Order: sequence, then structure tokens, then C-alpha cells
Amino acid sequence: MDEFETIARLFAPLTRGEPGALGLGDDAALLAPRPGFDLVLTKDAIVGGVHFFPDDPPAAIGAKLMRVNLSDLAAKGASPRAFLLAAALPPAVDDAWLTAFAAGIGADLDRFGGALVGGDTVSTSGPAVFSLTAIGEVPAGGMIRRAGALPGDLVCVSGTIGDAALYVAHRLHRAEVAQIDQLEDRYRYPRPRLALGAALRGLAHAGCDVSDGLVADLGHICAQSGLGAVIEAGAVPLSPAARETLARRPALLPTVLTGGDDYELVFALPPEADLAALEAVCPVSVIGRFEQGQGVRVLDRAGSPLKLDRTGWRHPVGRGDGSR
Ligand SMILES: Nc1ncnc2c1ncn2[C@@H]1O[C@H](COP(=O)(O)OP(=O)(O)O)[C@@H](O)[C@H]1O
Ligand SMILES: Cc1ncc(C[n+]2csc(CCOP(=O)(O)OP(=O)(O)O)c2C)c(N)n1
Ligand SMILES: [Mg+2]
Ligand SMILES: [Mg+2]
Ligand SMILES: [Mg+2]
Repeated sequence: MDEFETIARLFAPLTRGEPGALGLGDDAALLAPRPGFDLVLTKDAIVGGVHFFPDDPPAAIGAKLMRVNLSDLAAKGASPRAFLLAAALPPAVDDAWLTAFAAGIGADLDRFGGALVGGDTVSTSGPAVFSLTAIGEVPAGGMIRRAGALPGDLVCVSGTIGDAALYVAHRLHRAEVAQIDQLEDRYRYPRPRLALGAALRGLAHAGCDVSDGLVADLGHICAQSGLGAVIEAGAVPLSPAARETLARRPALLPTVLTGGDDYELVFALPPEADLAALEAVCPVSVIGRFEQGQGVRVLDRAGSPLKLDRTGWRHPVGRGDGSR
């Protein structure tokens, strides 16, 4: 298939009947915001060898592309409306690969909602790169921001933290881990917390999703809110796989706290908030408090500060080393 056959055969069906997509036949899509709603706009790209392993199943790569973006919508309390997909494809990608990749995206459109309304398909001599723009909606004025946490607010986190980072540490550095299949599944299939995000509208003072690492992303809330935070490492929620791994290899704790790829939500709740009502939507753990000051302090089980070499993932861009 060439560019246009790929668009017609694989991507046009993903418009899911959205009239504004114009059948992926025009220069641009056309959407009107629904009355009473704000649009929430976000974009994340994923790169072969950087965000996914090139031998990951293509359907999982499509799902991961969708879910890292849905996670940002979830963090803002938004529900998905439309997506724009840019695909830069190396020659090694064949029709079967692309068909499975598109099926992965389609399955998540069915699962989470929204429609593909446009994009771009190009060739590249580098690794595969996929960029998705996600357009979501929130009731007007309802977007949850990184700014707005107050001193004394609870630091809360959804689900469990660290599985995907342990998987990456295993693949890249041969870290010894338990229940590798569970960890791999968490790495390949993040679970965007859309229902929790919606439940947090009007309740959470601030929120963010955890992509770079728990400590780094909590730090983003702190920076935007003009506060600090203190969390207890022992209160960070772990899956059975991560718990078993840490029991055997306690030195992997920093990987869990700072490794990223969690796509859980970290958020600020007033202390009087009804946690039980949120628990009905998704597991939520209180791991600390916001406080006056700046930066995130992490305490170990003895209450002593834990020294971390880094707080999360940072792409090394702008080095200008001439290796183009
Ligand atoms: N190349 C870029 N151009 C414009 N804005 C950008 C660019 N890269 C990142 N941003 C913006 O910077 C902020 C932080 O980005 P990022 O760390 O990627 O957020 P997230 O971790 O939620 O995906 C976001 O508001 C994002 O839109
Ligand atoms: C093959 C591979 N190596 C390493 C990682 C770890 N990793 C790569 S990027 C990243 C952070 C999240 O990506 P980013 O582009 O910063 O997303 P954003 O914060 O913008 O949502 C992590 C944890 C991975 N996911 N896959
Ligand atoms: Mg981003
Ligand atoms: Mg993101
Ligand atoms: Mg984010």
C-alpha cells in the first residue's frame, strides 16, 4: 500500500462515522465545540527504541499511542472527542504490520471513545515515529490543572506505580524482576484513568498523569502550584509483581519511584474529600501531603529522606553533537 491506499483502507475506517473527519478526504477536519464544553488539546509522540521496543506487537504500539494521550486527557478530567495521527514509517514496516497497528488504534477508539479525524502519513529512514493529537472535552471551566494545589492537600495516586519501569529495567539492564508477563502487560497497555479523571472534576485541586516518573510528575504539580510535597516511599501503591520484585531487589526502589511509563494519575485532594466515593471508581492511595516550599521530599520507612539521583525521565534534546 502507498500513502493514499493506507489512508483509505486503514485510517478512514477509524473516523467511526464522525462527519467532521470529511472521510479523511479534505485538507483539514472541521469540528464545532459542543455548547457548554471547553476543548482540551494535547499531543504526545512515541518513537521506536525510545518509547516502545521495535519488536513490540504493532497492535500494542497503536494502543500505547492512544493511551499515553488518553492519559493526559484523563489527567485533565476530559473525555476524548477526536484524534489527529501523524505516522512516519520506515521501509521495514509492511502492510500486515500497519493493519495490526490500525486495529490497535481502532480497538481503543471503541473502548474509550472519540474518532480519528485527520493526520499525516510520511516515510522516514529513521525509526518509526507516531504522533497523536488528542482533542477532549470538559464541561466549561472544569479542566483540572497542574496549578491549584494547596498546602495540607493530600497527595493521591491511582492504581499502582513502577511496573512498566521495572519491565524497561529488565529489558535494558537485565534487572532481575518477578512476574515479567504482568510487568510487560503494564508497559504495553497503560490504563488511562478516564473515569477517575471525570470523577475528580470539581474535587481535585490539581492533577497530572505520571509519564516521566512519580517524583518528577508530582514535582510538576508542585512547580505549577508554587508548593512542595512530602511523600512516603512505603505508601506508594505497588502491584504484586512490583512488591515481589522489590522484596528480592530493594535497590530497584528508585526505578519504581522515578522510572515513569505508569500513566496513573497523581493529584491533590483537600483532606476532607470523600476518598471512598473515588475508590468506587478506581483504586486511590494517599502517599503524602503538599506543603509550603518547593520540590518533592521522599521519606523511607524510617522517616529519613531518600536520596534519588534523578526524579524522572528527561529526553536528552538539544545536545548539538552533530550526530544527525
Ligand atoms: N514542542 C513543543 N511545542 C509546544 N509545546 C510543547 C512542546 N513540547 C512540550 N510542550 C508543552 O509543554 C508542556 C509539558 O509537556 P510534557 O512534559 O510533554 O507534558 P506531558 O508529560 O503531560 O505529556 C505541555 O503543556 C506541552 O504541551
Ligand atoms: C524502549 C523504551 N525505553 C525506555 C522507555 C522509558 N521511557 C521512554 S520515554 C519515557 C517518559 C515518557 O515519555 P515522554 O515523551 O516524556 O512523555 P510525556 O511526559 O510527554 O507524556 C520513559 C519512561 C520506554 N518507554 N521504552
Ligand atoms: Mg508530552
Ligand atoms: Mg503525556
Ligand atoms: Mg501529562
